[in-house]
Amino acid sequence: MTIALRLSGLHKTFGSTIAVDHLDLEVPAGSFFGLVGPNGAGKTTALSMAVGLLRPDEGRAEVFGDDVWSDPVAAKSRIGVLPDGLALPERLTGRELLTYTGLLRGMPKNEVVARADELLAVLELDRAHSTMVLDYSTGMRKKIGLAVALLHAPRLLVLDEPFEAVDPVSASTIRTILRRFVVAGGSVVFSSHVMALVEQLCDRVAVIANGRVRAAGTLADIRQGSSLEAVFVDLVGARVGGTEGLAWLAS
Ligand SMILES: Nc1ncnc2c1ncn2[C@@H]1O[C@H](COP(=O)(O)OP(=O)(O)OP(=O)(O)O)[C@@H](O)[C@H]1O
Repeated sequence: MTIALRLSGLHKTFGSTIAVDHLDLEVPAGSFFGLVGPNGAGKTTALSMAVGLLRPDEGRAEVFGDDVWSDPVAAKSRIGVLPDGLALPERLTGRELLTYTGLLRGMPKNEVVARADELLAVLELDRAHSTMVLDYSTGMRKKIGLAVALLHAPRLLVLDEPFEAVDPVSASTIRTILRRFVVAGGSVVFSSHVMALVEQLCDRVAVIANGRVRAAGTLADIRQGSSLEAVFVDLVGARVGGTEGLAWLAS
């Protein structure tokens, strides 16, 4: 089995906080992989280290066998990344951003222009193509970020909460694009808090809590006939909340 993304012993601390705790994870090529976990579980930190945006304290991240840190050019040429809290060049228009990214990636200009036009149209950003990123809504930023990730036709997409703040019509378009990408042989890893979406899209899932993988495998194996949400709550631990405290709110 070819492994698209392999994380081995990834570890990261911020001061006294262990964000990612010797995490191991394998994403087989051709899989649609969902990463779920409570707030602060370490998903963003793990994904950032996986794609070469954040240096791990320990451990390795490999993309199709190429080490993201020791062989970044080979690894990064195969991945498309939608990071969390996307920092974009604010004073470029959507079209300029795609052109700039494509040329930096060494793509021929005519190819960049054709793909940029298509991506802007499919993601319904065509009216925003001449607007500076500075003036984009949160959802539009997510979509232009996704366009940047897709532009060079990577083999692996690593997407941090790609559906967050995206309207239902655009979300449906994005689901279709990602499904087509996987059917064509691509691999997708994405994090999400929406269990129904992960169940609908993914064939593999990992549940992360406290910086560690609590469960990973095929969706069917993880669910065991139950719902992903029930398994998640079981693994992560249901918290008592809402039933106690805040008495003043209901008075
Ligand atoms: N730059 C940073 N400096 C200090 N602490 C950080 C930093 N980035 C993350 N952390 C801490 O690391 C832990 C993991 O955070 P991370 O953002 O990876 O979680 P997450 O699973 O992506 O959470 P969410 O679902 O809320 O986005 C948290 O305790 C967080 O406060």
